[in-house]
Amino acid sequence: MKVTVVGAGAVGASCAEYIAMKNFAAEVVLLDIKEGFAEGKAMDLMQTASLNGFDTKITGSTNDYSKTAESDVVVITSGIPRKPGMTREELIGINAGIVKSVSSSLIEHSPNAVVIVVSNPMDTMTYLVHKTTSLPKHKIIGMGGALDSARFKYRLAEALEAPISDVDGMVIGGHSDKGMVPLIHHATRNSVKVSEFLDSDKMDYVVQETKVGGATLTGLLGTSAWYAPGAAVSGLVQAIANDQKKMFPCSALLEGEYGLNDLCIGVPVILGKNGIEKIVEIKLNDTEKEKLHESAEGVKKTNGLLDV
Ligand SMILES: NC(=O)c1ccc[n+]([C@@H]2O[C@H](COP(=O)([O-])OP(=O)(O)OC[C@H]3O[C@@H](n4cnc5c(N)ncnc54)[C@H](O)[C@@H]3O)[C@@H](O)[C@H]2O)c1
Ligand SMILES: O=C(O)C[C@H](O)C(=O)O
Repeated sequence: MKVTVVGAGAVGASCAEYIAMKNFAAEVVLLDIKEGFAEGKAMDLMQTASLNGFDTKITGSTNDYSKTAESDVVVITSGIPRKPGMTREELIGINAGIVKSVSSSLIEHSPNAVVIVVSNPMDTMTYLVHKTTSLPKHKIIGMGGALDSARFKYRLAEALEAPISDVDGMVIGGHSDKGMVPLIHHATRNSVKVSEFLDSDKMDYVVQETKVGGATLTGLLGTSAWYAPGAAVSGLVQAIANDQKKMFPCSALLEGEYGLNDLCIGVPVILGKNGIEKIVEIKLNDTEKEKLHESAEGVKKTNGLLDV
């Protein structure tokens, strides 16, 4: 299994590190436009191999896509992150051009790869890859929901005063401060609905803190987060590499599922060796349906800013 990660910045390097630490890939290529940067990150990471006990070979490349040839999975993290006070949508002007050119170069050298899009605004960047490449729809996946769900579980565990391994929950919808739909009424502690333990104020608090999870970290760090994003991407890559058929909420092109069309938005999917093996349609209540559709309107508005 060969994985390429474009963008050797905070998220790209964290992603490469988690993939290596999980020891399931033979090779990870980090590529960046900044001269020597990816080579430096790759060398630094390789010098952790004997310390951390992995055999994955990590190499770096300054914009030479021939080094990425025949990758099985490619991850796009290239682009600018937001600063405190910004929305992800404000990044579209710069990131759309980067994602368009990077995805085309990647596919030229790895025509059979599964593409995972991370750059923001992620749902719109995922849609852009659908619109500007000829890859089949099951091979283009946006990463957002896996991260948002991890943040949801973090907030649930905090509110429940429970260990995180006790809780389960999922966030669907757009990967944006307003668009996320944490499925609080489906969330559980050891199979028991969390509504049995939390009053409605506490549940509202968990939902709100989950939705602004990225903005909260951006305020604290001065730039956006990277550890949990990198770990979330590595989970998706592993599910594909090991054909795990695991369910994650991912941004997928919808063609009628959930009553939505012609956009990419977070919904539960099964990930395996072919990428998206299946889009899972779960039963939503009327409020959840309404929230998902509102979220879709927001994503479509941002998609409307694309020149495609
Ligand atoms: N989807 C998510 O859940 C999620 C989570 C975290 C971050 N992000 C997004 O990921 C992106 C990267 O964030 P970061 O914190 O790693 O930023 P960063 O600035 O640390 O790294 C971005 C890297 O991309 C490189 N780059 C820029 N243009 C390039 C090009 N044309 N080709 C190759 N490399 C190029 C830069 O040189 C830089 O090293 C941002 O858009 C951010 O908003 C998304
Ligand atoms: O918050 C951001 O801008 C980055 C990313 O989308 C995140 O959720 O951490």
